Amino acid sequence: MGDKSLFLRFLREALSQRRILGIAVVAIIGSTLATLASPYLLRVAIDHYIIPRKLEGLPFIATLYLLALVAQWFFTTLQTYYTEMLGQNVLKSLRRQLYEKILVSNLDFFKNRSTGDLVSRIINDTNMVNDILVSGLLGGISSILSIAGIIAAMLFLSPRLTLATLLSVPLMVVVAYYFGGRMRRAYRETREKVAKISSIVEESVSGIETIRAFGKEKDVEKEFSKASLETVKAYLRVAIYMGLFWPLMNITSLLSVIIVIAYGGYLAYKGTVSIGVVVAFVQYAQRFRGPINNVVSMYDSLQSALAALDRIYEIIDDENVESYEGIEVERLNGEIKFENVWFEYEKDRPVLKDINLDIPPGSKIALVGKTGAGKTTIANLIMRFYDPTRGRILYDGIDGRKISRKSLRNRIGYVPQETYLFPGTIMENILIANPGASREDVIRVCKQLGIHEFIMRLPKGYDTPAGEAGKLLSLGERQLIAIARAMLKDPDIVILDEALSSVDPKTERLVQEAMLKLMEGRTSIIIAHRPGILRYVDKIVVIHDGRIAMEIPGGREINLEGVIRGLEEMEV
Ligand SMILES: Nc1ncnc2c1ncn2[C@@H]1O[C@H](COP(=O)(O)OP(=O)(O)OP(=O)(O)O)[C@@H](O)[C@H]1O
Repeated sequence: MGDKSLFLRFLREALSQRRILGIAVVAIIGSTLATLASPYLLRVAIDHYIIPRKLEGLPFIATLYLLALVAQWFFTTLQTYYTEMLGQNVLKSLRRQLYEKILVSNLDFFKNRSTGDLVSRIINDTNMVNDILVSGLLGGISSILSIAGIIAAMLFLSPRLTLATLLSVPLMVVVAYYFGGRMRRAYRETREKVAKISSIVEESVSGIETIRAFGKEKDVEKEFSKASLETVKAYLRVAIYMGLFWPLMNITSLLSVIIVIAYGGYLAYKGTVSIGVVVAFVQYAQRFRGPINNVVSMYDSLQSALAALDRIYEIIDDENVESYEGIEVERLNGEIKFENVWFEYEKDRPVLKDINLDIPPGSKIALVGKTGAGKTTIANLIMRFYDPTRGRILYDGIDGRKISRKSLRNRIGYVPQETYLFPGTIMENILIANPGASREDVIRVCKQLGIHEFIMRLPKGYDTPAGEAGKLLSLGERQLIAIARAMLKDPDIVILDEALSSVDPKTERLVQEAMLKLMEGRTSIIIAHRPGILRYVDKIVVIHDGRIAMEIPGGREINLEGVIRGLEEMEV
């Protein structure tokens, strides 16, 4: 998107907060006028009352001066508060849109995006937009108004002296642009360096086992020290530019005061301007500094804010979303039929090739095949995480594409290989499957599955925190939680992905028994990695290189490895 259309789109969003924006603008105008008033009042006090010795008017002028100060304080507070409110509202709305997008996006959306990148867009980019496009822009408007107001007031008092005073403004702009720009860039660099440190820490904590196993402690330490040192250097650069920048801005601003005193003094001596005007000019000249710096820095940061906005809209506009439209199914008989199903994750690289598979209601099939054969992909298609590239999948005779994804998934119990446990207790982790269920329901289901005793042996039983339990529980034990989750849904179809890595024999038995309980009376698709479960299925479907290589009646254990080896040899 071009910068202009990007900005206009953002402006439309910001303008929807009309009331808040209105108050902020009124506050900006009020504070600008109040700031302009005090030097003018000083001029009136000197020229009309102090020099002509009309002291009786002074209390009145002093009161007006005080009122101007109070108004300045009031409007500035109002401006700060409402600018922040506007900014926070815009921020909230952008963050909501981004987060909602993540929740409704399909799996293609996540394929090329890292968690860090998404987090950074939701946190940092939105913050940048708030700082620069909302606070910065309103601050910029306020500064432009101030500059225009000061020039108008000075022109009104003395056009000649105004021109002389403005002589130092170009110098101020150069200082603000050159040193201010460097200072801001150095600041940006500190933020990047700090982010680098935090990412190193994050990665080393998540990968601590790998680091230990490969004896990489020294290397990550070195990387950390390097990032740490670079952060120090970046901060020192900020200190240097800050040390140079503000004093230089002060000096250029004082330069205009010197011009006012010299030239204004001369004009006053000649009687062209009054003493009060010279004093007012001294004050006005000093008020240029802040606004000029603001406007210059605004221009400077706009580019990075627009880049942040671009990154935000890129996510909001991503078209890889899941639609939840379609027929709402209350219950399914559980018949699943694959008709000439082809599927590819990436164009022209089919992962499933012409799959035809009949799964009658209540039947149990096992999918077997070597790693990468396409078993999980079949499960993904049944869950409608993806739709077939060609062909169709029918549920009770209805094309899956016509059924609402949400209602379909509601009827499917999915037990993945690796169970994700959310922060919260074991109880809460099981309850997410069915928020309408009670504690008693969960306990009943766990008893049915034969895992109640196992949960009761955990430190706090059902109330053991999952964060703790996540580490405490083995892969197989976590799968038990997933089976309970699926069972609580009382689904019509279950998809079970057996844990790949070795599970201790006792847990394996528990898992298998729980799986069999969950499968009872339900259409079941098991991605089997061990022969044990094959005794309990009606049909074994061997997948090889994205195709159904053979279908074998179930009810017996077969030598899985032998079958796969046989297929490979046939290929050769
Ligand atoms: N999101 C994806 N994007 C691109 N290719 C993918 C994606 N997911 C899987 N694949 C590829 O699709 C093929 C089938 O993968 P799938 O996960 O279905 O195999 P699998 O039989 O379940 O293997 P495993 O037993 O190891 O889980 C593999 O070649 C895999 O690399």
